[in-house]
Amino acid sequence: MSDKITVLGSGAWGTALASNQAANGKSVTLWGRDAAQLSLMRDTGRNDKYLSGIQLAETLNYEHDLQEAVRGADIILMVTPAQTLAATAEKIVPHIRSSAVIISCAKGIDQTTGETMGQVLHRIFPNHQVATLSGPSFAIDVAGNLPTAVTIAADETETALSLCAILSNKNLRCYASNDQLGVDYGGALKNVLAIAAGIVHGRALGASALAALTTRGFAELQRIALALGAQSETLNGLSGFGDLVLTCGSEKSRNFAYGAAIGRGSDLANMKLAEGVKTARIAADIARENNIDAPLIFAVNELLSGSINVDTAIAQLMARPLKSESITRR
Ligand SMILES: NC(=O)C1=CN([C@@H]2O[C@H](COP(=O)(O)OP(=O)(O)OC[C@H]3O[C@@H](n4cnc5c(N)ncnc54)[C@H](OP(=O)(O)O)[C@@H]3O)[C@@H](O)[C@H]2O)C=CC1
Ligand SMILES: O=C(CO)COP(=O)(O)O
Repeated sequence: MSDKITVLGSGAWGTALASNQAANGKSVTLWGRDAAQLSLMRDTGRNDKYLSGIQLAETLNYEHDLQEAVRGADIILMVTPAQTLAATAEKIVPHIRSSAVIISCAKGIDQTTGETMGQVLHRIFPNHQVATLSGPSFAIDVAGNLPTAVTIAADETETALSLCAILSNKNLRCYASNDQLGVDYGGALKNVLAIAAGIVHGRALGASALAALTTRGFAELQRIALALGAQSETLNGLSGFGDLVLTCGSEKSRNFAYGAAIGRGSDLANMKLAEGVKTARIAADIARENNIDAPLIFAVNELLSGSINVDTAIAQLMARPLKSESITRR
């Protein structure tokens, strides 16, 4: 596998990944849909719209023409929001090399089809190797050259291992997995629980409540993902437990910040991207259809749809019938 990398999406995460790879010697092209923003990034070496105060790798290349950006790329990182990933992927199909490997770095579930990001890529690129990169990784940390670890999952462990060998560096340690479904569901579902954690924080319910919610949220994440075919080991790893701990504990998470704004009763206009808002409804539907007990996810969904308020949600959650702590039992 060769290592000419193209990153599609010049928001926080796409820029961070592109800069990380370029800073570690890779030939990287970053594509964004906004020509003016891209040209500003080229001129200043910064992306202040999404990564304020960060100086990007000097060797990073910027390209606004999508066809040009993917031509000759060995590895294509898809880093636009989850609901736009399929449309972006479809546009590049005729222009990519037959050997190109496509990696989803988005965390969500396609609202139109109910597919994970990996399933979207498998459908659109049936003749290509596809993978998912996910785990505890705030863009601002990665762009600021702080270390973290993520999982890269593909159907074949060998593919995942090869990608880990290419993309790992002194600040990014990649672990291989053959459970792409589990990695996708871990990354998507933790966002809904991060909103719940943010609500707890914003409503000043205390550190004990936050720990209890994160733990019981993890039980719900596992119940849903296991029912959909994920492996337990995956969910206990970086893209399940790891990312849940990160995003349920820091206002640097946009999902957590979104929840905190709800908890405080603040205006939600002009909030940054919070993928969990869209995932909440899909996750609640999946849980209901599969007869899975997911009270926190149901509560977040009802709060977001405006059918209950925070006080009612808390009261209802605390008044539920007592039960076994078991994860698998409904
Ligand atoms: N930020 C983080 O720390 C991490 C994010 N992720 C995931 O990465 C994905 C992207 O997030 P992130 O980069 O943070 O989001 P941002 O909101 O920071 O950036 C989104 C980027 O996507 C662009 N975009 C939006 N819609 C489209 C479209 N229809 N076609 C092409 N480009 C589009 C935006 O362009 P424009 O500026 O023109 O609107 C912007 O450049 C999400 O799924 C997120 O969960 C994963 C790990 C870490
Ligand atoms: O997924 C992330 C870190 O791993 C980023 O979380 P937010 O999208 O909530 O900011």
